[in-house]
Amino acid sequence: MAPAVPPPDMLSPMTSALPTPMTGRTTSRKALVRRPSPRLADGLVTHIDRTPVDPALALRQWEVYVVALRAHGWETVELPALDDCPDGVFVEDTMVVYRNVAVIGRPGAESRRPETATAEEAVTGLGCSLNRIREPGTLDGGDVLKIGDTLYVGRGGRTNGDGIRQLRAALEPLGARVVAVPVSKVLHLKSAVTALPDGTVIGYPPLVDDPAAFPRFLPVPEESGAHVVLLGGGKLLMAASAPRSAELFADLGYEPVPVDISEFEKMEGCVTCLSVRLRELYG
Ligand SMILES: NC(=O)NCCC[C@H](N)C(=O)O
Repeated sequence: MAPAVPPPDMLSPMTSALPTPMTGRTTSRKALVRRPSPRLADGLVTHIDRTPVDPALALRQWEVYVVALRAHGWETVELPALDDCPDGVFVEDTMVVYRNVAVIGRPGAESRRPETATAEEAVTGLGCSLNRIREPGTLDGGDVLKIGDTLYVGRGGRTNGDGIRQLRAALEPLGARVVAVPVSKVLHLKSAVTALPDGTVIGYPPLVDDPAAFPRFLPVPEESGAHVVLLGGGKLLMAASAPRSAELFADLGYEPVPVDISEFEKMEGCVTCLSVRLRELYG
C-alpha cells in the first residue's frame, strides 16, 4: 500500500500542464473541488439511515483529500464555497467532462440545482467548451462512468432518460459511446461501480444491478471498495473504509492511496464525488 499522504508543508504548488506540440492540446491534470458546507449534515440521504455528521472533522478530511490529489500531481481548483448548499462538496455531480467539453448536469434533486452555476463558470474559465442538460432532462455527474470513449450512464433515481438522450446527442458526435445501465440499489452509478486503470469495472455485487452490462467485472469485498479515483501511475485513491479491497488491488499490482472520508460516507458520498478531474484541456 502507498505511504500515507504527505503533510501539506511537503507539497509545493504544482502545475502539470504539458503542451503537446502542433495540436495546442495540453495534457492537464486539474481537479475541481469545493470545500464542505458547515451544513453538510443537512444534505440528502436516500439509501442509508441518517447518522450524526461532524462538520469540523469533515473539513479536515476534505483537506487531506485535496492534499492527496496534489501530492499525486493534480492541480486543484477550488470552486466558490456554497454554505447554503449542504451537498455542494460532492462537486462531481455538477457535470460530465469528455475531452475538453463539459456537459453541465441538471441535478435530479432540486435542492442541488443551485450548485451548477459556479461549476459552469469555473470550467468555462479553464477553457472547456460547454453544453447543458435542459429540462425535462436530469443528469448527475455521479451517474456517469467513463472508460476510454465509452460513457456508462446510470438510469436511476437522479438521471432520467431525457438526460441520457441529451448526453448522447452532445457527446456521440465527438466520438463517445453512451451506454445506459440500470441503477436501483444505490444513489448513483458510481456509488455501485468504478473502473481500474485497465478498464476492469469493479463493484460490490449486492449493490450492482447488472454486472453483465460491463465487458470485464471484478467483484470487491466491500461497498466502498468499489470506488477508486485514478491518480495516475497505477495509484488508486480510495476510502480507508475498504482495507480488504485495497489488499485485492495491491495484489493486482496497483497502489492504493487510502483517505478517511467517513463524514462524507454518512451522506452517501464517496471518493469519486469529491472532485471533477480534467485531463484534456486545450491551451
Ligand atoms: N456522486 C455521488 O455519489 N455523490 C454523492 C452525493 C451525496 C448527496 N448527499 C446527495 O444525495 O446528493
